[in-house]
Amino acid sequence: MSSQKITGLILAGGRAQRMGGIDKGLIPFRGKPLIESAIERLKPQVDTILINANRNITKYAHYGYPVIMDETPDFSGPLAGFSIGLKHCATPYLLTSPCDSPLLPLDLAERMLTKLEAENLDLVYASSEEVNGKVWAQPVFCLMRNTLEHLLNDFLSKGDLKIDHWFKEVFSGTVVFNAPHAFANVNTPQELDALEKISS
Ligand SMILES: Nc1nc2c(ncn2[C@@H]2O[C@H](COP(=O)(O)OP(=O)(O)OP(=O)(O)O)[C@@H](O)[C@H]2O)c(=O)[nH]1
Ligand SMILES: [Mg+2]
Repeated sequence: MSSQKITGLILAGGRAQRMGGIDKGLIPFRGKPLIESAIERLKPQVDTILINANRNITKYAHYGYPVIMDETPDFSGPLAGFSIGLKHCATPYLLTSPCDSPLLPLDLAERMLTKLEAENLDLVYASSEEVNGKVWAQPVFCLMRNTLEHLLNDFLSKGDLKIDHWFKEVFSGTVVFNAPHAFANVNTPQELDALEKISS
C-alpha cells in the first residue's frame, strides 16, 4: 500500500478531565507514555507524523515530530485538532488517531484508504463491532482528503464543534473493524488499569 500519501496526526490536545486533568498522552502504559504506543502502531502505516498537543510541548517534541497546537485556545474538541492538522498536512491524506488508544488497528490506514479511493469519498471514519454485534462509530480515527481544510474551517466558524455533524457535511463513509480491544481507549484511571490487563 502506498504510505507515501498519508500524514498521521496524533491527537493529544484534550483536557483529560475524566483522568483528573493530567496530560493523557504522557501517562505511563505498560512502562512507557501512552503516546509512544500510538506512534509505534501508526508509524508503519503513514509517511509522516504530526503530534497535536496543547500542553507539555517540549515533552512531545522529544519524539522528533512536529508538535502543533490548536489555533483556538479553549480546548474546543478534536475538530480543532483536525483543523490544525489539515493546515500542516503536506500529503494528499490526513489520518487522525487519538493518543489514548494504544492498541489501535495496524490495518487502519490500508482499509480506510481502500474504501475512500474505491468510493471516491472525502472522508472515512472507523467503526468497531463489539462482541455483542453492536457497531459504534470511532470518529477520531479518521482518514480525510487534505482538500477539506476550508470546508472544515467554514463549518467551525459557524460554532458547531460536533464531529458527527461535520461528517454529514462531506462525502463520508465508514469501515467497520471487528477487532476486540483495538479501539479501547483510556478515559479514566479505572480504564487504564483494565487496559493494562488486556493481552494484545
Ligand atoms: N486538539 C484537540 N484535541 C482534543 C480536544 N479535546 C479532545 N481532544 C482529543 O480527542 C480525542 C478524544 O477525546 P477524549 O477521549 O474525550 O479526551 P479528552 O477530551 O482529553 O478527555 P475528557 O476531558 O475526559 O473528555 C483525544 O485524542 C483528545 O486528545 C481539543 O480541545 N483539542
Ligand atoms: Mg473529551
